[in-house]
Amino acid sequence: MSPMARTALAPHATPPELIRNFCIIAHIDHGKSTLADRMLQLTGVVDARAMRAQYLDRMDIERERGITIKSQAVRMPWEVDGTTYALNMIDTPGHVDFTYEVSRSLAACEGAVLLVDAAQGIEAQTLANLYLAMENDLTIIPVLNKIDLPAAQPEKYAEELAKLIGVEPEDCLRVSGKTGAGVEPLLDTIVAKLPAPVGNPDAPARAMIFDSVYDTYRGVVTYVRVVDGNLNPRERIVMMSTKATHELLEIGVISPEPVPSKGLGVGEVGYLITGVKDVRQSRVGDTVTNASKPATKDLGGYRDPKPMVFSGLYPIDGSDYPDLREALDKLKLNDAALVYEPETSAALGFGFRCGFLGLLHLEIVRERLEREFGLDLISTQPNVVYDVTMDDGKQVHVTNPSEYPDGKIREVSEPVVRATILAPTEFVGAIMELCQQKRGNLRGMDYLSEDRVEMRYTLPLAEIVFDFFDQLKSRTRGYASLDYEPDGEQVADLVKVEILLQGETVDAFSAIVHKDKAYAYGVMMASKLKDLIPRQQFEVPIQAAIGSRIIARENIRAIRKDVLAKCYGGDISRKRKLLEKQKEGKKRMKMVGRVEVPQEAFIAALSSDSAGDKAKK
Ligand SMILES: Nc1nc2c(ncn2[C@@H]2O[C@H](COP(=O)(O)OP(=O)(O)OP(=O)(O)O)[C@@H](O)[C@H]2O)c(=O)[nH]1
Repeated sequence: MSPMARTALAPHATPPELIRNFCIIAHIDHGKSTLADRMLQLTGVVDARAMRAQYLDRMDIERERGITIKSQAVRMPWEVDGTTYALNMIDTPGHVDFTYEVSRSLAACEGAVLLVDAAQGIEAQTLANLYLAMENDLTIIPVLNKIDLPAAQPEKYAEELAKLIGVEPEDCLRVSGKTGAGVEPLLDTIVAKLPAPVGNPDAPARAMIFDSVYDTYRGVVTYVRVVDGNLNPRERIVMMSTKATHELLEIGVISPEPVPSKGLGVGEVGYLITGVKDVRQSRVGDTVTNASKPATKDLGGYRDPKPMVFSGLYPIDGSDYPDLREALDKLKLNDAALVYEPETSAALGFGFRCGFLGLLHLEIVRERLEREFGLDLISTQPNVVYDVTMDDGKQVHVTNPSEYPDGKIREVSEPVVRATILAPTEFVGAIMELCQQKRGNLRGMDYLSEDRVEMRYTLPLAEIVFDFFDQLKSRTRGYASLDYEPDGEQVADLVKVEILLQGETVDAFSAIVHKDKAYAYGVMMASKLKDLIPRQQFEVPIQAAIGSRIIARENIRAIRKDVLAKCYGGDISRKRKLLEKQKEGKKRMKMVGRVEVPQEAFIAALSSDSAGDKAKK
């Protein structure tokens, strides 16, 4: 059992029986990326000199935040009993916003290493990812990580884990991604236990696109997993959904940098370059086949992810609008969950209404657009999607508060999620109280062991996406974990709160909120704007309103110019005349004048606590 020299890795259509495709799934921070680092080192694909922590987290944002956003596929050679196997490892993100990435990775694998921190035990995303893997019929290898920690309790958690997946506690491997202990036996187990990929090598080629990225120099780089047949350099390929044909300029594997190969066969995972610059040609979920001998049936693709949170993205400099469009097109290639369409706002100009999987996703997309494409952006108050039924039966799908219809409304429905919370039993009371406040409905409760409980709730998505997780963490001293998935809609008592400056609605600040929270939102926004908008020559009322009813009001007082400054002593009637004139002028300004709201005020008001930092989990 030893690493192979890199030159020995000749990835020309390795026979499927020598391939093992697996991913590492775990709750956030349980150590996937660290374990992946050790595997890269042990298999010799990255030598000690080139090694850096979180090797596969290539984006700056990932490294700074210490989280994985994108899945990464790497091919590693591993020798067992004199035979060299090709292990394709896919490192996946742990955060609930990126479950979509995880599910695509799972579909490219036959097995999953389920990693559990031996000092923490099973958490909400451990369960969520395990269920996803089981839905995909993957073989699961249970592994306890961080056994080097003094607080590790591998015996206790091996029991829990074994009970969960129906194996014996001794079947749970014990490793430390930090020290490398137990990682070699884990690689051997992967070879021994995971099934080899199956496919028909003689059939027309069918390869599933599971990711793609835009490279400035090489154009679109497409990542595929071959299911049937072979793909070879220089041959022509067809994208089955668009029927577009291209010549394969380069084909290869990632190990851990791109290594060109002579072809990809059944079960292999690799990349394709066709020199195409048009990003729409390479759609995640599409099937690639040969042009000369095309397959007749595609592989079925992935379920499209449903955006959960919408927000407007606007360039701070209006002339950047075309650049923003291009940047979104390119980013979409690498982030299939992102959706967008143009919109205009009276206050912010031209921009895009974008849909995200959650607030962290929003934040990451915005940061990537700013960093990778050099744009300066404003994002508006995020909101979920509402379905409004009018009295006359007309249905309106609202992704932006400004689309909220006027007139008689019969009912409004909001999206709800099925949330799973795992926590020590002592916090049950605190969690119930929080969920109650957030309009939650308890669906069920199970004791995983005598000191750990799983609680299931139905909660409105709008209540959960903002600060719910922070509050949950603070009420449970950091011990609770949360996972959720969409669970349809429910009718709720919702209203639209508008913010008016000098009687004019400012669309960017409108929000749809629960009736009980409308007042708090109005007061919060009005007082925030009062501090942010500089005083003008005239008085500026800031109002929050539901329909025609004003629910909060603040005033920005006028700057009163001292018109009497030059008037020493003398006649009182002259002074009065001057003051009268000033009042007249102000009145006129009030009538005709427009409030000058500096751009910074918009940015500051919109980067409310609920968006920004709180999204980080
Ligand atoms: N002591 C100890 N610490 C570890 C071990 N493995 C990981 N860690 C630490 O745990 C933290 C999280 O590790 P990561 O590898 O980034 O976790 P992850 O699961 O990839 O996190 P996401 O990518 O954000 O989901 C880091 O601070 C690591 O240094 C281990 O075996 N022992």
